[in-house]
Amino acid sequence: QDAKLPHVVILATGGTIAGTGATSTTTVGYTAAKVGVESLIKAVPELSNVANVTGEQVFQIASESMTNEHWLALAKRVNTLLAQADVDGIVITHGTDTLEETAYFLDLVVKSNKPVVLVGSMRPSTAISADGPINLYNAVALAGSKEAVGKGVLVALNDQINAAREVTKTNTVSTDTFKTTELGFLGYMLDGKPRFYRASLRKHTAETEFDVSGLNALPAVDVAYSYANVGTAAVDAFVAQGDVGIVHAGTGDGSLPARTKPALVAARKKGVIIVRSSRVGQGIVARNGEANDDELDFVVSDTLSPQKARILLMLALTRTHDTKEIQRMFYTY
Ligand SMILES: NC(=O)CC[C@H](N)C(=O)O
Repeated sequence: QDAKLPHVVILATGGTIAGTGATSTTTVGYTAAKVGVESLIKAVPELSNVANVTGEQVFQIASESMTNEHWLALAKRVNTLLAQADVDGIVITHGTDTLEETAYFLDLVVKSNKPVVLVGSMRPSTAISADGPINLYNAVALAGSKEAVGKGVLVALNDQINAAREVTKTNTVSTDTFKTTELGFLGYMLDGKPRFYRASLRKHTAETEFDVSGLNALPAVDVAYSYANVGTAAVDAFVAQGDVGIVHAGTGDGSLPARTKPALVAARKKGVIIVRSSRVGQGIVARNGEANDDELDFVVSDTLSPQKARILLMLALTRTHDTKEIQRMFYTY
């Protein structure tokens, strides 16, 4: 322990960074979520140069199995830790599949300016040139840095720092998979130090209006994906199971197929909140663009991906069912 260094807590949740393969050349077909947090820390003795590190095993799962309940538990633990004067920052080790979703959820519900950094890896811990150790080193250095304070929840892999709202996984297997396409990543990690060049302008963390401290569940919201020849089966099933919100991952700029639109309109008439988003991955879904949202009483996702629009809609529905208010939130966060 070095009194001059920041105290960074590593919350381990599983994923490939904690994965093990049969051989050193196994980079797919390995088992995720095997190695415990103490082993992750021991594997990178250089961590002690940049922070006093303590670890907690919060879950041990592959991140495709992440649930709303996991998120609520994780967010509560993060908020409790960050309220402690002796904690300077948090690193969350995570599978990469839903890493961007957990990051955005925390961006909306963490009530602190202290750094929260999500990190993962694409190669298991047993692989040649495993990317986990350097990614973990950079994440701990970032979470302990003054520069990361107030920047919102960050995603740092492959020497790049990204904002939770915009980052997405873009490649199934490459180590260079997390990208903030178009809007750009925020900065680099170089020799264990952050170099920031920009910041996200949307509200996050300490400025958030969302509060999960008293919540044990989140409103039921699902994503209906659109494609040629799509029908109404997904929308109908979501309504039948009692969803209070549906995010429509539309084609193009959030267009509504002739066959699906009446099902969405009927769902809205039953009280379900509809968010028009796009499966394209870049650009704005504009209000009253591809559809008359004022008339239909729909909400647009702006630039949020469908999976992140789902998160904001769930949190919005913990506060209000007023579509004007929900639209304001989609232009705020
Ligand atoms: N690279 C990874 O972390 C993927 C492993 C696993 N599918 C997960 O997301 O946890």
